[in-house]
Amino acid sequence: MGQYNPYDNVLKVVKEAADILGYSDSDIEAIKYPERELKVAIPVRMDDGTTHVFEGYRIQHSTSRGPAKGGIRFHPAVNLDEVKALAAWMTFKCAVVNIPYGGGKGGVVCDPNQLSENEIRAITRRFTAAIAPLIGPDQDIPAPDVGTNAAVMGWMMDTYSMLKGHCVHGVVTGKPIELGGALGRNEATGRGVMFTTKNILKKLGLDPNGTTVAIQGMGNVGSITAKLLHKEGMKVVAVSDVSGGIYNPNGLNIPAILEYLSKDRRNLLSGYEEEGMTRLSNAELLELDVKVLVPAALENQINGSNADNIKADIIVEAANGPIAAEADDVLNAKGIIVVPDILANAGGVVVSYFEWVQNIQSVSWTEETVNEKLKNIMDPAFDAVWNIADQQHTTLRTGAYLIAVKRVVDAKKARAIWP
Ligand SMILES: NC(=O)C1=CN([C@@H]2O[C@H](COP(=O)(O)OP(=O)(O)OC[C@H]3O[C@@H](n4cnc5c(N)ncnc54)[C@H](O)[C@@H]3O)[C@@H](O)[C@H]2O)C=CC1
Ligand SMILES: O=C(O)CCC(=O)C(=O)O
Repeated sequence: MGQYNPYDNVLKVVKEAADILGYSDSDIEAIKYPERELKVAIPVRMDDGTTHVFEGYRIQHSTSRGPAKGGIRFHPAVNLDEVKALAAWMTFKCAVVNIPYGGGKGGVVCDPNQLSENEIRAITRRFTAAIAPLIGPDQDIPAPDVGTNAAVMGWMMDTYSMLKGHCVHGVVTGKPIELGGALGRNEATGRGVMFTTKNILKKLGLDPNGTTVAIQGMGNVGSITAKLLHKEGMKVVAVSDVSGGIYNPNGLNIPAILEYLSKDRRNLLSGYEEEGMTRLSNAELLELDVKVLVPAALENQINGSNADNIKADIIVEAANGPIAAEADDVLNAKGIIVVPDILANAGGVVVSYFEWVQNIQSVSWTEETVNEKLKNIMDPAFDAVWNIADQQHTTLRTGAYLIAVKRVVDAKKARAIWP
């Protein structure tokens, strides 16, 4: 087992799809290289009076199909290869759901759980100023990812607007509603995961009612997924966060868990109790015997060391890159169906697109309209991936990349990017 490099994982999957599509190495050469990689130093005066310099990145993998689009991650493990991979996944995610964007991603090496709100705001402002030459509504539009949220997007929008001398709503998405944020964006990724889960269950002739689910990660994506799957009648038996997991074979009390976590941003599951539950590690959660496993935390959670122990029948990738390429073949051989990240978690960027469209036109849609439009993109995208995978006898991941890589290469060819 070599050292995990998420960007190599992306290239491997792209190559597999390109081979099936009959592309030469030359056709996909340009896709292998991010268009722009910016590394910045972010000096911040901390609450205790000392100065700390944080490291940040913004990477634009592709702008062939439109402006770069993708989140900003605040996490201690952020690094160049991770941000490159996350940016590339955005390119293929936007392509598979056919919204007019390329892919980008950014991150700052920091641990928001160890920082005060003042320190997080200071990092955000300085980082935004440092990447300002690259971003803008027509160039590159950040959004929330791990460790960031609507408040951080509001500070980014304010900093960028101050630099421009006027209010620029469309520079980021996932903003507070008062600043032009879209109704439904906060729930959009989890809602897309819910639509996708229902779609795969339907294809397999399974009834969601009572179907067991385990969810790793209880942040924005994991918690909304838990809420919506629970609402759909599924039995969420295990959830986890960075502090570990909890398990109840009769189904956890999801509304009570969500209420507990929402009371304070620093609340963790390690402080939560309910009757009938037991504690388990993140590694144990992944290996539970459930129908559906939803990894909704970080990359590389299922890899060569644990793939053979996975017992779920279906994995819906709510996180980006939770399954390393080396694990895909093992899961496939075991007959485990994987709904890939670039499809399953695309709901967030789809509603970000809706937010940007509303900002540009200075209009606002109801939450009902947003949710309906989201479904109208997610369901056909799922069917398209399912159908191509069926026709080509591939996994759903390869199917998704067959659609996405073709769209990106077609755009490059139409622009004559190869002179
Ligand atoms: N926020 C969004 O709209 C989108 C997020 N994603 C992806 O979904 C995943 C989760 O993102 P968010 O929910 O936004 O982040 P978040 O910061 O809101 O939540 C992350 C969750 O993962 C947990 N976690 C962190 N390290 C962990 C570890 N080592 N083991 C287990 N759990 C751990 C945290 O405790 C937290 O519960 C990421 O892969 C992200 O890239 C994908 C599409 C859109
Ligand atoms: O909403 C967006 O623009 C991007 C969200 C994101 O970072 C992702 O889909 O991984």
